[in-house]
Amino acid sequence: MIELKNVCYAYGNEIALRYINLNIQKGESVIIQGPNGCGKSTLIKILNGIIFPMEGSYTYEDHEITEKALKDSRFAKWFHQQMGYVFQNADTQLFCGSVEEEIAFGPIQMGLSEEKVKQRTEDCLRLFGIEKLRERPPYHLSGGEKRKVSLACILSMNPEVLILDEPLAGLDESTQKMLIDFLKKFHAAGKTLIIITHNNQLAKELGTRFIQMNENHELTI
Ligand SMILES: Nc1ncnc2c1ncn2[C@@H]1O[C@H](COP(=O)(O)OP(=O)(O)OP(=O)(O)O)[C@@H](O)[C@H]1O
Repeated sequence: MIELKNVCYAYGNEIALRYINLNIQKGESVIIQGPNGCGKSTLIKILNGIIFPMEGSYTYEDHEITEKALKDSRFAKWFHQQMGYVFQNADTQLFCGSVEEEIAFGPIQMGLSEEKVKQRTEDCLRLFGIEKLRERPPYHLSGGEKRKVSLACILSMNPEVLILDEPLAGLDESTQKMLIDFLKKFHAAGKTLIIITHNNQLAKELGTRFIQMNENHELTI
């Protein structure tokens, strides 16, 4: 499903990824771990088509993901619906006037009927217990509330692959438990999970495969 071949990336002179080779099959739950600055977030930005390999290639479902390929708006729309990415910093993801609009935005962009949009929005509000926040502007919410809203926004699009960067950060205990239960169900439904985490307990509970990166910006497993 996902294939990286000899992928390299650098920010100016700062090397972030060195010759990464990685295959991920549909339905895997992949945990990515490694020291600060080793390149985990960069790898995830490549998987999500935010940045592109400087050397090597990235293929998703037999389509090479390049800047040029994503200029085709139909292809880009399909790709971004397949791949749900929850940012570590929720502020970069929230831009609508109310929580309800924010969650409905993805399903509307997908061209779903008004009824389906409403249903998905309600399901996601309920899933995260944030019904009472529905009319609030997202930028006035607390950090944990913002995180719940940004997760709800991605899940409302029902992606095939869910990419999460430290998913439990900033969430209270009951929300963490709810999210772990949800992710287990998501995985049991045959979907693919890719998770960056330093949380070994979470890694153990959810991972079916463990990928380690080192300080030299390489994959070691
Ligand atoms: N925008 C940028 N400009 C310059 N260098 C960057 C930029 N973003 C990341 N880097 C550098 O690229 C390397 C990889 O960064 P990346 O954020 O991918 O690491 P990470 O493994 O996700 O780290 P962390 O665990 O601390 O979140 C680091 O050396 C970092 O300093």
